[in-house]
Amino acid sequence: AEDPSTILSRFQQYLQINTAQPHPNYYEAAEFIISQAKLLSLESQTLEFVKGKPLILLKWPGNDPTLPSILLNSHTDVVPSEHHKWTHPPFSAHLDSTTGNIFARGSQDMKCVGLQYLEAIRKLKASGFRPLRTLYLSFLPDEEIGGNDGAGKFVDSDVFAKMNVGIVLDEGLASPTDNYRAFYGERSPWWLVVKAVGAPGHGAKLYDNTAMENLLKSIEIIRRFRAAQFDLVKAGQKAEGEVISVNMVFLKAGTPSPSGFVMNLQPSEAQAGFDIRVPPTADQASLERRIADEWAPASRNMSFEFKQKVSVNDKFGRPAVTAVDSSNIWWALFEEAIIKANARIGKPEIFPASTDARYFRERGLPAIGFSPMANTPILLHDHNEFLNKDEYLKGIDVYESIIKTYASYIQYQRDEASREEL
Ligand SMILES: CSCC[C@H](NC=O)C(=O)O
Ligand SMILES: [Zn+2]
Ligand SMILES: [Zn+2]
Repeated sequence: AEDPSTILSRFQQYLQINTAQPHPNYYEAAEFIISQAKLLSLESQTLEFVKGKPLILLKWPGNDPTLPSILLNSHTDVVPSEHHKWTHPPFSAHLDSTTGNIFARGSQDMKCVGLQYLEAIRKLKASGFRPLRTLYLSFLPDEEIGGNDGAGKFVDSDVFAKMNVGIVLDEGLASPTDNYRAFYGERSPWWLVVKAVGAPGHGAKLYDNTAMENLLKSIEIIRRFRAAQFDLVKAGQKAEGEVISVNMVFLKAGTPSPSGFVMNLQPSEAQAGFDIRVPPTADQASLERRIADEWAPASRNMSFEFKQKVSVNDKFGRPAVTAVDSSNIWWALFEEAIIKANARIGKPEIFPASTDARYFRERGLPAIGFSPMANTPILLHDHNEFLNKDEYLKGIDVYESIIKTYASYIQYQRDEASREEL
């Protein structure tokens, strides 16, 4: 078997490539992935649906190319970091010799997963394993800024159609406990801007219907809603992904002056921005009504605009979730593979934020969100993001088990037959 330090140094190499938004070095990442693929004799293809945003697609052909394939997805971009607030620079991939923690932006989200797929394949190849089903690995750009130019273009392409994908694996979240976490759906982002107008006037005057007062009324109502949703989580009645979250992310109002803002003028316009996340089972229409009638009523001189509004339903009008019961053989196989790897997963969850998995689920494809990181604090998008080396190495074994189980699965199941009729 290979020396773990060799495996870890490949992970570090990938982490050291600065693929931070808004100017990710995609080509360097692509070059690295393709060079790894060559060493593993995987077929590779670079797709550039949008100039400057390459997508790398790797293929390990199966013995039976007529069977639906398996897609192991990851994204190559990472979010920006405030470098000076990190203990070790975010692209150093520093390995702490005492704890074994590897510090880097992307160590959890999600360069770990992308390389673990490759490492698992390396081990499987070394053991002489031959897949029955074709395996694809996609390394997508653009995820952290919405995915329209990455996953969005990919799922609409002829290349994707020809891949005949049966199941997609994408990212999950770290777990602070012994159990891994798995995700069968995710909340839809609704990015809402609420705007108020009102009569301007002297800062000393008390009068009704100012823009500020109108906006503040909305903010109060939205805060009450937020608190009620949060209470359900705090009381343990609902999981984080099962409530509607609303967080105010900006406030914009006032009349600028050289020293800041004019202090004795009540402005005629005010705005607030909200990041709303809607669970797939939420009543979308009722939330839309609530926004129009209570949060931004025209009767209070309010209006609103969505900067982003992803439907909770798939293109067939059904909640965009993947079945996690006996109706979905891929879920059963996933559970089986986890057990075989001597690992455990908790109850499947709704991912609280967004991933590229939604593009696959929207098309009716099953997708499981999973990042094998147990006993790990959730640090994606945070300072000092890290992953422990032993967790990383353990995750490779887990993927080895999943890939083996998936790629060997032979029966032509009812769920596959019915999906093809759609
Ligand atoms: C709506 S696209 C934004 C995607 C982003 N994904 C991960 O953090 C998120 O904010 O959830
Ligand atoms: Zn991610
Ligand atoms: Zn992210």
